[in-house]
Formats: sequence, structure tokens, C-alpha cells
Amino acid sequence: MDHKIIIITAPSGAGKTTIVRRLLAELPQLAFSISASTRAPRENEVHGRDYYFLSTDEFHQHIEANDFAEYEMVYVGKYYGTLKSELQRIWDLGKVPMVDIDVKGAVSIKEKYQQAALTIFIQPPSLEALRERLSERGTETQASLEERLAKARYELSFAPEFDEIVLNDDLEKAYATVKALVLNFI
Ligand SMILES: Nc1nc2c(ncn2[C@@H]2O[C@H](COP(=O)(O)OP(=O)(O)O)[C@@H](O)[C@H]2O)c(=O)[nH]1
Ligand SMILES: Nc1ncnc2c1ncn2[C@@H]1O[C@H](COP(=O)(O)OP(=O)(O)O)[C@@H](O)[C@H]1O
Repeated sequence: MDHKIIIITAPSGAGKTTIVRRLLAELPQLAFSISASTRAPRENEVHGRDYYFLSTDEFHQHIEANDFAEYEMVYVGKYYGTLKSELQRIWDLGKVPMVDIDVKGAVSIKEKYQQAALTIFIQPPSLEALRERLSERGTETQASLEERLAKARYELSFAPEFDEIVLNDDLEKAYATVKALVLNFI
């Protein structure tokens, strides 16, 4: 039987990380799929926990070796990707990988693991709400905030490609909905 995989995607700021962290804390059957990335670590982020932080050269070597289940240049000059070895590491633990990736990456990984995948799109209430959440999170410069919002506009049109669309207006409601979907799937 195919191994299961859960893919959660959303425009930046929609609340995916918040929801995924809670699920992981509550459901020991899941494990976070640690992505590789060439972006700089934020304060508090740890290599091998939040991301595998790689140089662009290292990332290119993995592309050439066909090591990725999917990868994208999510923001200008910044690569993000899911290593096949990471999914295998989690399946070897007898757990289900929880993959938190951008919308294009989610579409491509879904095609690859179709039968065994649950795909969830977290929908923000509006672009204005996204702007507020990203500003309040305090992780973006004016330029990176605008880049994320421009990308979000485009990504919202992909929502119908996914198995489930969950509106994250009220966080508690959104979380309960996602949790029920995940429990039903695993
Ligand atoms: N395609 C792809 N996207 C990823 C991967 N890992 C993270 N991302 C996405 O890259 C985007 C930027 O992530 P990050 O810089 O951590 O900022 P965030 O928007 O605060 O989560 C988010 O949309 C992530 O879901 C990956 O392995 N592959
Ligand atoms: N329903 C919600 N209402 C208001 N703020 C929220 C809600 N869900 C998440 N947030 C906040 O919005 C910001 C972006 O959420 P985050 O989980 O980092 O998003 P993403 O991982 O999708 O970029 C965070 O500061 C988070 O605390």
C-alpha cells in the first residue's frame, strides 16, 4: 500500500504554520516534513528542525541528483524543496509526513503521490487580512511583504485544485476543521 502524505498549503500569512504546529503537538501519528531552503534562517530557527538551510550550490547538487520530491523557487532567488529522503525518514518512523509548502509545490507533489495524499488549502478571509497578519508577524520588510501579497493574489486562484479548502477567519474553527479532516484521513 502507498504511504500516506498530508499536504497543507496557503498563501503566506494565511495561518498554515500556526495550524500545522498545533496539529503536530497534538497528533503523534504525524511528523513535520523538514524542507530544504536557501533562505536565511530567522532568529529562533534551527537547522534540521525548521528547515535544512542549504547554500545555493548544495541545493543545485540535490536538484541534479534528482533528490527532490518537488522544489520551487518560491521567492526571487530563494529555493525551497521537499527531499525524497525526508519523506522516507518519516515513513520509516511509521508516521505520516505533514508537508507545509507553497501552492505550486503542493500541486506538483499532489500529482506525484495522488492516491495517498490529502491536500488542504488554507484560505485567508481577504488580502487585507493577509497584509495585517504579515505586518503583525514582523518577519517581512516592505518589499518582501509586497512580494508575498502579489504572489498570494495569484495563489488564491489555485484553491479549487485541492481536496479541501478551509477558511481561516476564526482560528479555533479552522483548526478544528483541519484536525477532523486529518483524523479522518490517517
Ligand atoms: N515548494 C515548496 N515550498 C515550500 C517548501 N517549504 C516551505 N515552502 C513554502 O515557502 C513559503 C515561504 O516559507 P517561509 O519563508 O518559511 O515563510 P512563511 O510564509 O512564513 O511560511 C511558504 O509558502 C512555504 O509553505 C518546500 O519544501 N517546497
Ligand atoms: N485566524 C487568525 N486570525 C488572526 N491572526 C491569525 C489567524 N491565524 C493565524 N494568525 C496570525 O497570522 C500570522 C501568520 O500566520 P502563520 O501561521 O505564520 O502563516 P503562514 O505559515 O501561512 O505564513 C501569525 O502571526 C499568526 O499568529
